[in-house]
Amino acid sequence: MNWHLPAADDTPAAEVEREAAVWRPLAEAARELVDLCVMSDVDADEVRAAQADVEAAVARLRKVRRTQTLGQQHLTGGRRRPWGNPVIGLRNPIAPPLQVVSDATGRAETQFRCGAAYEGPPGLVHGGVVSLILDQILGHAVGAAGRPGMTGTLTVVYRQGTPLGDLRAEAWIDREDGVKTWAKAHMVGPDGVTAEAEGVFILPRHIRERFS
Ligand SMILES: CC(C)(COP(=O)(O)OP(=O)(O)OC[C@H]1O[C@@H](n2cnc3c(N)ncnc32)[C@H](O)[C@@H]1OP(=O)(O)O)[C@@H](O)C(=O)NCCC(=O)NCCSC(=O)Cc1ccccc1
Repeated sequence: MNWHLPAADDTPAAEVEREAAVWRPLAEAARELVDLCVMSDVDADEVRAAQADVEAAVARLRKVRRTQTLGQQHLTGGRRRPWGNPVIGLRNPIAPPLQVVSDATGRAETQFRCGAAYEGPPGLVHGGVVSLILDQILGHAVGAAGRPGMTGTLTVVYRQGTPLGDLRAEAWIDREDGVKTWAKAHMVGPDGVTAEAEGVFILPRHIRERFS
């Protein structure tokens, strides 16, 4: 049984690209700002001057605030524009962001970089961030196979510390049983697999019932 959810967002592709071209550079600048908040070593006067600049930018953006989140507007029935997602969202400075490649067999893969803003133990990626990324790529695997769902149970085994820097993650479908889909994933650093995950994904009953 597969569920191919319709996309709720029918905005023309050219309009989507125009909006992306406006918002992507802001998020990229904000990502560098986040990195420099933890990595810059300028003197106190420079820090205070930068703070004033940031506050001026915040005052501009605050002029008009959305009434719905990006997910509420664009993801209610599909996954066309996950721009606010904290792992892949092009408008979200918290997101590294990951570019995930997936196929209908339920395989998903991504290469990405985790900088100093994601540090947990010295020089290593925070375990919660590792888990966040693995959960996300597991979601891509099940979604690509037509078995989208919410994570019901997520199990993560940390094999070795995940060093900050260039990383890779892969996910694949393991098995299906009725409404449940099990997928597995791992993260790979320069010294091999750093963490493994298994997730059980379930499309919530109220959505399943729309398809039955
Ligand atoms: C949807 C569900 C997990 C299950 O509700 P319902 O549909 O009403 O379940 P129902 O009672 O009809 O049972 C059906 C079958 O499932 C079984 N089963 C039930 N529960 C569990 C379980 N926990 N774990 C394992 N199995 C469970 C149950 O025994 C039964 O099995 P059976 O057929 O008898 O063999 C609900 O509890 C929920 O929404 N939880 C919050 C989820 C949430 O917030 N997740 C985090 C946000 S998602 C995210 O961030 C990741 C992401 C990122 C990007 C992209 C995509 C994803």
